[in-house]
Amino acid sequence: MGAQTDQGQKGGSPAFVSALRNCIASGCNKGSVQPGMRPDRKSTILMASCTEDSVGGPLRRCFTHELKVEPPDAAGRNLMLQSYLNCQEDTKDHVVSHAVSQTAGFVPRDLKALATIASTIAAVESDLLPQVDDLQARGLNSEKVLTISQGYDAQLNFSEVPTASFKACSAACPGEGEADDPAHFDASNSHLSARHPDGTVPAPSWDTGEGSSSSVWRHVPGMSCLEPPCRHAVMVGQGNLHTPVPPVTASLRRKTLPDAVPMGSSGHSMGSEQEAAAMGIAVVHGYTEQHHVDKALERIREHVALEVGAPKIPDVSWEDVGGLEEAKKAILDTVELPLKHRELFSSGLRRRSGALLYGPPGVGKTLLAKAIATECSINFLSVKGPELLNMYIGESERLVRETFARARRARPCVVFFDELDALAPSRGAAGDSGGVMDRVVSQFLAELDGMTDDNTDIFIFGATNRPDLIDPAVLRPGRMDTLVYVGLPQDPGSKLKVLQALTRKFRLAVDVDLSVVAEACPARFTGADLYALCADAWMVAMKRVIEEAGDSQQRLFELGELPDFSLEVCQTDLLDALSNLQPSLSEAQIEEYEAIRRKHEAGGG
Ligand SMILES: Nc1ncnc2c1ncn2[C@@H]1O[C@H](COP(=O)(O)OP(=O)(O)OP(=O)(O)O)[C@@H](O)[C@H]1O
Repeated sequence: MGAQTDQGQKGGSPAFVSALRNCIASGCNKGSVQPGMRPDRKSTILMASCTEDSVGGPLRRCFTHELKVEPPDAAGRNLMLQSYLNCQEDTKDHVVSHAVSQTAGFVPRDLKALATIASTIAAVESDLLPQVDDLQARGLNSEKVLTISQGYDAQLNFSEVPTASFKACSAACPGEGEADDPAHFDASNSHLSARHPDGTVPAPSWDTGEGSSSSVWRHVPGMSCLEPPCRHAVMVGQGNLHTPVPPVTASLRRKTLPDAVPMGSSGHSMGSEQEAAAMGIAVVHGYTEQHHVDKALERIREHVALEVGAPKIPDVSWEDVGGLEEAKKAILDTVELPLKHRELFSSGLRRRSGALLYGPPGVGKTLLAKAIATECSINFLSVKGPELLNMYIGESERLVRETFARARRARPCVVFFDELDALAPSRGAAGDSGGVMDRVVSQFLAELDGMTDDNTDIFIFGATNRPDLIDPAVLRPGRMDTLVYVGLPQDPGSKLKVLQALTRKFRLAVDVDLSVVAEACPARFTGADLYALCADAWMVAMKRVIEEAGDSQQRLFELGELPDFSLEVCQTDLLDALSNLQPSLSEAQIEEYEAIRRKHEAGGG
């Protein structure tokens, strides 16, 4: 309502904001009486906003206190997941701590969704969802079936119920003909998927809040099944009936199962299993294990990453990085030691917060940073320096602050600033009007200092081809004081290691000798050139197979259909590809990078 108008957002016209301010001021003033307010009471006005900066200054000044509600840290997530995840007692701690380590940056709603999906996967995998016949045989009324996992998000559960069982259930719902039920379900999918008659899939709603439950009904037409007088429920993943049910469940239950309330004698408690059975409610126990959490995370991560910009743990391992042993060791010392020996680093010593990787383009700097995040199982937040630069005054500084705030929410975390020279150039030399870049660099330095002071599990890595352009203050002790040179794989031995890493997932013919290929490569080849060589060789192999098949489309089709068919790359494919490749760097460029390296190693950076 009171958005900043200078950021081009909707709402917040000056007249509207001014009227709102007046209302707030008079509502807070002692003695004034607003319609609908009692004269003897002072009122408290609360305002909620997703981002503090989006509320304009005039409106913001009306409020005396600001309370920032951050996503939960590891301890908070642990508490929540302990209550949300439905595990066997003996494995619970292990599953919860695994889930905690994987959910940095998740807000409680995401954690709830995670628990719901995981427990539903558990129930579905263990084949616990009863079929209608089965329910009837057990004397349970199967006319209408409601699946709830901990009561949080009925829609998610619906998307998990096996088609067969749901089809049977919905067929059994009287009065739910084609006209009444605009959703139809894709029987070809092993999971249920709701679709509108025009074939579009309804937008997923992850919101499980009190107010949003009605929107869940709207989004999933099949949910008409839940409307009163539905009173028979199958509880999926509800291992413990004595678990207190959160308020949203109570409201959900009131909305959907009016006849079934009260279900327990003690407020929100669901009562005993026998009590549920007496009411015709079947209870399905689906205990969540670690692999259920992993599967649920896989599904939810993409959505969460889009929503909150949460960093991810990348899928790059040490084996994917060929050679670069020294750089690997320097980086491991920066990250692994403080993570493994927190006690030593908490004794007052300011630890190093990060390192600057420098060297020619395409030599594996980004790859190294990703591998360290995977290897230490920490989150990875990658930002390209120029991405943070914005033409609006103050916007770049805000983006820098926001990046570090995101990193704090996602700790333990590696923040990787690619092309750092664009974000933190030497101050006083930028030549920009009003020293805009200088302010950005100062903000960046302030945030870097904040990281080391906090002693938090955040590691800042920068990468650049031109360390000489970076403001020297960034490289001072306590900031990015470790400079790691990442160079070309110059000798055939290093090239061989890179080739081995790059062809790790290839199917190589028996005649392939990578050391011969490495010997034949020009000395100026970078890691990226070797990557291009492998990709080209694969293409050559592909063309060869197509040529060998001649006009026989049928043969190609058969090959593609073979379950274990994967293209075999031969030595000639590699050598053919090599003959068409030129190094991406010239002699002069390499000499330039070497000169920069010598200057830094001599301490003259
Ligand atoms: N040592 C290496 N081992 C395996 N692959 C490598 C290696 N070095 C580079 N590559 C390949 O080259 C690609 C590009 O590498 P990367 O993006 O890490 O280079 P960079 O040094 O960060 O480049 P830039 O400075 O242009 O950002 C990688 O995706 C990888 O496939």
